[in-house]
Amino acid sequence: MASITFENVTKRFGDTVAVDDVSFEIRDNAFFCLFGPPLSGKSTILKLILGLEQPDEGEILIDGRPVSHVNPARRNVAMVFQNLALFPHMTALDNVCFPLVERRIAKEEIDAKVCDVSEKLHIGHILHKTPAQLSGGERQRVAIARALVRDPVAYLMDDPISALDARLREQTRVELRRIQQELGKTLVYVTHDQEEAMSVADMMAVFKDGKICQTGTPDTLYQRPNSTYVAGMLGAPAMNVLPMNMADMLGALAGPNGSKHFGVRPENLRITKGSDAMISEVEPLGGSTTVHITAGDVALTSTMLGQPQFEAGTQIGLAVNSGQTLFFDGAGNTLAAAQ
Ligand SMILES: Nc1ncnc2c1ncn2[C@@H]1O[C@H](COP(=O)(O)OP(=O)(O)OP(=O)(O)O)[C@@H](O)[C@H]1O
Repeated sequence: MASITFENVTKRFGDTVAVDDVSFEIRDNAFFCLFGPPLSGKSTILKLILGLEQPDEGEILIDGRPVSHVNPARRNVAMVFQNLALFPHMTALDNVCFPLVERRIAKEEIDAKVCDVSEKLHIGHILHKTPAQLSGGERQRVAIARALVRDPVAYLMDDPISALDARLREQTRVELRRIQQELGKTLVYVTHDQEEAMSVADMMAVFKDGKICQTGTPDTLYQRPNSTYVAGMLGAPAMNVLPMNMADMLGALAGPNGSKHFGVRPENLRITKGSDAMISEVEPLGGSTTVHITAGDVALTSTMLGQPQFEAGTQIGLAVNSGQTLFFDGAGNTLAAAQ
């Protein structure tokens, strides 16, 4: 069990500032997601916690103790790497057992742990195969199993299920969430998939260019993003960010002084009778429908449950659900939400 704290940590690689004056606290037992686009510094944060990289500035604390000078083995955190790092000449079973054999754990205890983890991750039937004989998704689950058999203070996972197909990814993320709660251990989880982050995380941090833009629960970040960047990173389709001269047309309240744009989630944009806008495309998705709309040269999206009968080319009016508007200044920072 461990809390993990970053205090003004900076990490550079030559001219590249991979992690730029980052501070955050991960509480004990949290499922904490680092979420952001490629090259925004997420993997480097994990390597700093693991001890594979050293900060140039700042301090990292595990359970309140500075660890910058503690070697990786003594930090006792388990990592699932993006490239998985499985031993190619060993079977899946030997890969999973490896951290326990290395620690000279008794055979009966190893057998019990492997059996337990194999059941949780549904890999019992592939344990005799080598990594080359496994699919990408199977390899990922073996790598996760190898981390889970240990008894570390925290787990670090770098995009561990990205190679799985969509259905298996959904199942595995639900299992990972359940396993993390069962184990009662801190899990720091890197993903670039917003749906995955929002579905598993207790808390998440949104990254851009080595900096954290906002930290909070998935719900807070979705409902009260502090910028157009965070608003745009969470939610699919993305939030409509519109110029203030369209506020009247949509019946949105006037924003605070300095408002340059206002934001409306697609589920809060309603189609009404009128002729201000036009439906450009209708995307039926089974349980919901996404309607693509144009108003002058501005493109908008509206989502609704079910399969309402709309047709491309139809003239429409638009309205916003009351209290569901955010206002942004010229730099894209959130000013306030409409009451
Ligand atoms: N060992 C290294 N040597 C030089 N540059 C590095 C090294 N590791 C990372 N970087 C650079 O640091 C920046 C952050 O990389 P990092 O891998 O942490 O991002 P990321 O958000 O995890 O990306 P991805 O989602 O693609 O894995 C990038 O510009 C990357 O090229």
